[in-house]
Amino acid sequence: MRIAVGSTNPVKVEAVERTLERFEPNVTSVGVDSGVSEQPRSIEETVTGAENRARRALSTTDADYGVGLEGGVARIDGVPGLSLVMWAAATDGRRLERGSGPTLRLPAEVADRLDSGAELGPVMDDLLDADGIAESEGAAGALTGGLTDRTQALGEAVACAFGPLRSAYYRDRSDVCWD
Ligand SMILES: O=P(O)(O)OP(=O)(O)OP(=O)(O)OC[C@H]1O[C@@H](n2cnc3c(O)ncnc32)[C@H](O)[C@@H]1O
Ligand SMILES: [Mg+2]
Repeated sequence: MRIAVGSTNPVKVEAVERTLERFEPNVTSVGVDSGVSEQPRSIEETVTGAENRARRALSTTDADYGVGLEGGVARIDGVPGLSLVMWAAATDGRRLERGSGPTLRLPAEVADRLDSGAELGPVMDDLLDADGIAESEGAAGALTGGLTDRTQALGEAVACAFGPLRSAYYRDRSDVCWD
């Protein structure tokens, strides 16, 4: 099984490799334009970024599947301030499915900087005096004391988007999401 991931961030590539390990995939990393802002600021924009990455990754390679992952921030009903969200899309060129990873409330100090126009990755690096946290444990790791991390969190989104393309549930059913 050949899978193209629409990103060169090693955390995203690893999330796909680990989650889909049972398929022994051959995973290619391809830098594509997400078609949305560097820092998506709504669920809708985050999902669109994931969809664009998945479609573009597939169309620029000869892989069997394209997977796109996008991180964003959004206001969630009932949760104060801003939250970190992450969405995945997966396509086989006919169907496209979407699924998300966990949601994490961001501290006010982080949310304030994002509201001023900053990107989450650099903000986390600055506050934690780190370098490239978005390519390692991520905010998900730093803010949970390591109970999860960005690879694991993105992996759940991959499972929720890619899984439906393989699930027996959808075989011979008409309520699938055609691209
Ligand atoms: O190369 P790409 O694929 O773009 O990888 P990225 O790390 O920039 O990831 P996204 O574009 O999907 O994420 C949008 C922004 O949110 C940041 N971000 C998302 N999740 C994060 C996390 O867990 N920790 C730190 N920054 C995160 C990320 O660094 C970007 O600034
Ligand atoms: Mg990015």
